[in-house]
Amino acid sequence: MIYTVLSYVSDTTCLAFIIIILIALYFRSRQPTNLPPSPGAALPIIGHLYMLEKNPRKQFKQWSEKYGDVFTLQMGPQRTIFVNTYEAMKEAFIKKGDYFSDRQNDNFLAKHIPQFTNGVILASGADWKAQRTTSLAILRNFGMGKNILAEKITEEISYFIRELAKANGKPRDIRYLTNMSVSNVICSIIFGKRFHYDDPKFQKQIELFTEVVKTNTGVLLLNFFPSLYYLPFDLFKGRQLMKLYSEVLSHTSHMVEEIQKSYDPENLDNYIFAYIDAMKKEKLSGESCYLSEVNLERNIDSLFIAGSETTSTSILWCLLYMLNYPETQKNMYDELLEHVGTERTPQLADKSKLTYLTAFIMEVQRKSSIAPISFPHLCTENVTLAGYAIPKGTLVMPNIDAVHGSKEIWGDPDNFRPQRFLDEQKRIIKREEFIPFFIGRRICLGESLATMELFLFLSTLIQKFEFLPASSDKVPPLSDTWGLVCAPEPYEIRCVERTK
Ligand code: HEM
Repeated sequence: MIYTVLSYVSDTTCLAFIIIILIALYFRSRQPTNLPPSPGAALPIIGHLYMLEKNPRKQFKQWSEKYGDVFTLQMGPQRTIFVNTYEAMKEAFIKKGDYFSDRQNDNFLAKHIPQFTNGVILASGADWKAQRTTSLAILRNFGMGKNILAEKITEEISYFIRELAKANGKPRDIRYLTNMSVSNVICSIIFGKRFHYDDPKFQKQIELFTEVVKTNTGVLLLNFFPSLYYLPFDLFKGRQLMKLYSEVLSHTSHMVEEIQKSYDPENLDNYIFAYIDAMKKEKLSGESCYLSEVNLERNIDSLFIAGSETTSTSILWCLLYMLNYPETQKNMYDELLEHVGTERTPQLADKSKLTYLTAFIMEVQRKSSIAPISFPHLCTENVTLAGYAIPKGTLVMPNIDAVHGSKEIWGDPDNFRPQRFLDEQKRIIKREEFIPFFIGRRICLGESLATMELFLFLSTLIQKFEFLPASSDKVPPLSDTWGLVCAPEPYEIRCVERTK
């Protein structure tokens, strides 16, 4: 039979076939032998993709328990490693940070949207350093971690509370409203003003950025198989994402244009003015110019994408944990009554006293790990990690979820126990393995802002409202959705004013 088939195949085809096999064997033999282990056979073309569940979070955790420091998944043609232990993370992202801090800039999205590699989240090398240093300096100048910004946040919370009170304690899904309120904090930094919740431009912005986070997760497959983009009916949502991005580009550009009209070098009271000022100084200095209008606009997108959904999702998780563990809500309210009372709103200065509340937020961040595999990094040289060879071009996922769920570190990681962050004198215990904002050079740029926001939102909310499930016999479960940011499944909540 085989001879019959072969007789129909031309010599050229046979030769081509043999050459392909030889090339494959050649490349295989050139691969280092001590690559990190993988959880099963990588099939031709699709690699390990066939093994992944729709929500692979549990699988990633199980594989990290089985394989330790690092494991490999072949995502189609893209070799990807997961860094699972705190020690391996320190080795990769701190000790060998030179090789593990870039982003992948030649993937599907970058090819179709050239601006995709601009801005602090996605840029690499010297360009990224310039965007990061400038943005951080501006945020610090505006009081990130200090009282000036805390006042703006407190003002925003007062609008949020008024809006929540309108439901009169009836069940309501507050996801959209929370996102708006948190986005408004970033608006006040970037544009120097907040927006009314019913402002159509503001609503458009929230919709666009929420959609970007959602769709981005869905189209990851296109990064591994770019030709899927050309299939009919936009099966892999590539064209939908392109359209969305062009809307984001024109929306941001329009907003910047509007604000720029009132540029005043004597009064740099927003991110846009401060960046323009830094851009001018860079040009005058004659040094290499990384600060540009394109980068300004993409930095704005970065700050909205990285700073809104993450913080508002964390607030939603905190409320959901309160519904599931009502005694924690009571403890936090009692602590507030003791140290703040009901006559004034909580301030940053109260944080050193409200340690149970602080520990509660930390425990929610540990348990929910809203960015479970952080954000993809690129390995830029052939290096070793935890004794394994990591070839240049490997995609690197920091498995924050595995560190937050490690039995060796936490003892009983599956239990929800805010007390684990408190010592006997009820002082906060700082554990270096608590890494919701990641570690190393790419550590979250907005960590201080996010920590301030979570403290001020939660303390004020608990002071003003009692949070209850939609019906007392049906507490919404602590189940999550999968994505770059893992939010809880939608749920309704009753916000009952305490004064009533
Ligand atoms: C609870 C809220 C937040 C969490 C859990 C969080 C988490 C993270 C994590 C894990 C990363 C690292 C990604 C990596 O591996 O490269 C990151 C990066 C980043 N975050 Fe946050 N974040 C939060 C809030 C914010 C806020 C409020 C801002 C902005 C004002 C912000 C801005 C950024 C930026 C710009 C980056 C990219 C940094 C870079 O690539 O150099 N984040 N965040």
